[in-house]
Amino acid sequence: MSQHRHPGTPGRAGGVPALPDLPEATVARLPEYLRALHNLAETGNETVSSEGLANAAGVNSAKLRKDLSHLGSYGTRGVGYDVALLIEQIEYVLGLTQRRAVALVGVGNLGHALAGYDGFASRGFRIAALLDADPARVGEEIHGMVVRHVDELPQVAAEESIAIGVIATPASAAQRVADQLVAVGVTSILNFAPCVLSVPDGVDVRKVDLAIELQILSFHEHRKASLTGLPRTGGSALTALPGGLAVTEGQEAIGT
Ligand SMILES: NC(=O)c1ccc[n+]([C@@H]2O[C@H](COP(=O)([O-])OP(=O)(O)OC[C@H]3O[C@@H](n4cnc5c(N)ncnc54)[C@H](O)[C@@H]3O)[C@@H](O)[C@H]2O)c1
Repeated sequence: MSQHRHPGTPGRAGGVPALPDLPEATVARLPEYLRALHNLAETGNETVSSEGLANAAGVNSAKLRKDLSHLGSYGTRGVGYDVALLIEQIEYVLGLTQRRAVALVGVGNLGHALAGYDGFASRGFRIAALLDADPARVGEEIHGMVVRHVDELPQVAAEESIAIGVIATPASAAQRVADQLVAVGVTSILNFAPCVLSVPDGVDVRKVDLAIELQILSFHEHRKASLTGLPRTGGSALTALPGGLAVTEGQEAIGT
């Protein structure tokens, strides 16, 4: 799901204390723990066992304990983790103690949906600018924010200290938009366009592609059907295996 360049050893730029260099998989699970912890806090839980938190986050508890040990958080035997403290620690590590400004470029179908999503604010982000290249869209007001022309990106970046750029343009425009974001100093990009972006060192790109997620699920459906020999619901006929992937009954075509 991601196209990510890990930043390597963190520095102390801007007076920020050096953070531990966490495994990427741990970083990806921290937001899940955070979401589960917020739910636990809202329902009045002050402590949680590693099993309880692991269940709430949908991971196994050994993995959770290992992840949290990277943050120096081990919980207390017989008591578990202090929910409020763990929220504070994870928010600190994820850099969520400040609300980061997001510029959304491309305000079409997807952009409209993203611009109207309340969940960003409650999870530490502020949509600070909506930008589009289509003069017909410029000036449109969406949830109290006016769409500006993408050529105004330098002014927008200066006014709003944009931390993250979100690209929701067609793939054909995405590289140009990425270049414009990088040129104004944006070093984190979330790309919804179905293409690979080329960015300089020091710029992190994450890619979201629902079609890829569906294709992965399709693979698992296909594989389950190949193991049982029965067609599964919701699909048309299985195609013959291409050369080199031949399987006999009971064998797996592709390792997991
Ligand atoms: N990641 C996913 O799961 C997912 C899901 C749906 C769509 N998408 C992708 O998201 C993108 C947007 O999809 P959509 O349905 O909203 O398309 P859309 O055509 O409705 O919107 C695209 C918008 O980008 C604007 N645009 C074009 N060039 C631009 C540029 N250079 N600078 C700024 N704005 C520009 C257009 O004016 C338009 O408003 C597409 O690349 C699509 O494939 C991804």
